[in-house]
Amino acid sequence: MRNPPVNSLSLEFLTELLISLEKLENDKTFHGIIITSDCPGIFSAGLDLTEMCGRDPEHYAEYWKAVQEMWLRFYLSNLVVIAAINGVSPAGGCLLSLTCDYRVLANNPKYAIGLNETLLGIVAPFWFKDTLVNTIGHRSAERALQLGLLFPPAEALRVGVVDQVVPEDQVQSTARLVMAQWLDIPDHARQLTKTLMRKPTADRLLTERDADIQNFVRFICKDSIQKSLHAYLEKLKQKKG
Ligand SMILES: CCCCC/C=C\C/C=C\CC/C=C/CC(=O)SCCNC(=O)CCNC(=O)[C@H](O)C(C)(C)COP(=O)(O)OP(=O)(O)OC[C@H]1O[C@@H](n2cnc3c(N)ncnc32)[C@H](O)[C@@H]1OP(=O)(O)O
Repeated sequence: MRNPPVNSLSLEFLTELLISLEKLENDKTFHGIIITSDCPGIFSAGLDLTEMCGRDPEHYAEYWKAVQEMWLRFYLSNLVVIAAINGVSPAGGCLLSLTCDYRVLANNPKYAIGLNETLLGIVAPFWFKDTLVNTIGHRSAERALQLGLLFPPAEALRVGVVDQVVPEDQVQSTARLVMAQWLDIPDHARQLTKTLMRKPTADRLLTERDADIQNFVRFICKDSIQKSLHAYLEKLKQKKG
C-alpha cells in the first residue's frame, strides 16, 4: 500500500485497492497476495477521517459502500491473503488485516493494532465486531472493542489479533514462508473451507447492506459525532506544532 503519508483508506485508495485485487484474482497465475505498507512505520491509519467529516450524506453513503466492498472482497477472496504488518494499524487498518488469512506483525513496540473506534467516540459496526470475534473470540473482542484497545506486538500475539510476531527485518520473508505453506494445500479444498468459515459472517452484511449504509449515514451526520471527529482530526494536526 502506498498512499502517503499514512495509508488512510480514502475513497480513491479503496477503489485502487479493489481494482488491484480484482486484477490479481482474474489472473489465474496468481494464487496469493501479501498486503504490506510502503509508508515507514505505518501499515494503515484506517478509514480516512476526511471522508467522514464535513461532507454531505450522499458522499458518506458512497464512501461507506466502498468500505463495505473492501471488507467483503478481501474477506471472501479466493486468493491466500497474508498481512505483513510493518507499522501501526488502528481501526480500519486493523480491519483490513483481519480480512486476511494470516497476520505477521513486526516486533516494534510502536506498532499497535486494534479496533480503537470508541476512543474516537464512534462505534465499530457489527461486521467489524464480527470479524474481530471470529479472530479472537467473544470475551476478548468485547473487552478490546469497549476499551478501544490498541495492542502492542506481544499483547496482539497473546490475544490472537496477529498470528506471528517477528523482528522487523523478517516481516516480509516470514510472510513469504507462510504463503508457501498455505499454497501447498490443494487450492480448491482450501478455498471451499475458507468460504465455509467466512460466508455466514459475510452474508449478514450482504443481507443488511443498505440498512447498514443508512445507519452509518445517520450516525456520522449527528452533530455530536461530527464534533468528535473534527476534534480528533484537529488533535492529530496540532500534534505537529
Ligand atoms: C449503535 C449504533 C451503531 C451505528 C454504527 C454505524 C456506523 C458506524 C460509524 C462509524 C464507524 C466508522 C469507523 C471508522 C474506523 C476508522 O478507521 S476511523 C480512523 C481511525 N484511525 C486512527 O485513529 C488513526 C489516526 N492517526 C494516527 O493515530 C496517526 O496519524 C498515526 C497513524 C499513528 C501516524 O502518526 P504520525 O505522527 O506518523 O503522522 P500524523 O499523525 O502527523 O499524520 C500525518 C497526516 O495524516 C493525517 N491523518 C492521520 N490519520 C488519518 C486518518 N485516519 N484519516 C485522514 N487523515 C489522517 C494527519 O491528520 C496528518 O495530516 P496533516 O496534519 O494535514 O499532515
